[in-house]
Parts: sequence; C-alpha cells; structure tokens
Amino acid sequence: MSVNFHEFEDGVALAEELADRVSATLSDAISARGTATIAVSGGSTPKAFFKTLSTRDIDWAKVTVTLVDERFVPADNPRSNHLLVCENLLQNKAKAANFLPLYRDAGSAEEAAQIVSADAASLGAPFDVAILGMGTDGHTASFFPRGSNLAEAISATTPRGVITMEAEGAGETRLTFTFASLQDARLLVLHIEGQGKKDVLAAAEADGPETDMPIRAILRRAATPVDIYWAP
Ligand SMILES: O=C1O[C@H](COP(=O)(O)O)[C@@H](O)[C@H](O)[C@H]1O
Repeated sequence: MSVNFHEFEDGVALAEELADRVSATLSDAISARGTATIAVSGGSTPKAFFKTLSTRDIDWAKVTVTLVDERFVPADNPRSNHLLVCENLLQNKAKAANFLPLYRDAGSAEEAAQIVSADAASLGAPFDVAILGMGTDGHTASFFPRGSNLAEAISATTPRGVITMEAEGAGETRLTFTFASLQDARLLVLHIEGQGKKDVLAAAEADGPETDMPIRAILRRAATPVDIYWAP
C-alpha cells in the first residue's frame, strides 16, 4: 500500500491545491502526448473542486473528461453524474473540453457498458488523472459492498473498461470503470471531506476483506501511489 495523505484547513484550500495539481498533470500530459484524459467522480464532495478546476488555464480542447462511474440515467436526471460535471466542471475555460459520457441510450445497461468500453479504449491508457471519491460504506467508483458484479469489478484480471453494478444503497443500476482502468492513472487521487469519511478511511486501512470495503482494493493494490486529499 502506498498512500500520501494531504490535509487542508477547509474545502476551499483543498480545491485550490488539488486544481493546481491536476492542472499541472494535464498540462504535462498535453506537452508529452498532445492530449490528456481525466476521469472524475460524482457525489456531493467534488463540486467546489470542479468549479475551481474549470477556471484553470489548461489547453482544455485537448482534454477529454469522463466519469469514474455513473447512474444508468439520462443526463437530464438530477441524479446524473454527467449533469453534475456539466454544471460544475465543463464551465468557464473548461467548456472547451471533450466529454465522454458513460450513460448511453442503449437497450440495457450492459449494452451501454460495451459501447462505452469501446469508446474509452480509443482514449488510450492509462488515464492521466483519476479522482476517486468514497462513500461512508467504503465504496469507491461503483464498487459497492455486496454489488452484483463487485468481484469482477475489483479483480486484477478483469480488463480495462466499463461494467454494470447493482447494489442495495446504489439506487439505480450503475456503470463503472473497472479496477484495472483506474488503478494505474498517472495521478490517482482519493478526495474525501469530513471527519466521518476520515474515520471510514481509517477502518478501510485496517485488516479486513476488500469486499466489505471495496476502497481497500485501491488502497492495497493500485499500481500508482494514492494521493489522499482530505479537509474537515
Ligand atoms: O455514489 C457515488 O458516491 C461516491 C461518494 O459520493 P459523496 O456524495 O459521498 O461524495 C462517489 O465517489 C461516486 O462517484 C458516486 O457515484
């Protein structure tokens, strides 16, 4: 397990520092390879970071933004992570970025997952940046405890791509990038806020099965050191 813990006085300071770090990584990627990729999480935590990052001076037209995970709902649904990203990240300078949605108007979530996996493969790998969140149940991306496809999602032998997940507590059927897709991002960040999430992190860092707290798969087995950004 290789983890670097970064603590900030509040969410605003965290958002500034994380936006600086991500901007530098994306700009370096553009210098090195001509384009850059970033996969971001949904939920309530990343809003301030998204707003701050959207103002950063990056060659956004060369950046593709995608989601670590998504609900199987159209982009106009208030619970859509796509909508969250449109309203908070793909604004200001970041309006010029490309966006790869996970939800597709396909016959089923499984069909959508296949279509997105093919599209995502064309982006190249690994992601330059992956920003993960964590739920109070220890889920990350849509790797939910007792999730229908949890074993497949976190297996080191499951290939890169997007699969479906159903779980109690997940609400809608989910689409999620697999462990293989996220664990070797050039910059791999776990962004959490609040004492409650810090306590959950401490529990995840203790012994126990990955299936009880799937964030453990990332903390224990990611190829890239995990940079944890936390504010009270
Ligand atoms: O379901 C989800 O929740 C997690 C954490 O969300 P938060 O509201 O506690 O910040 C998020 O990382 C994931 O992308 C999202 O789909």
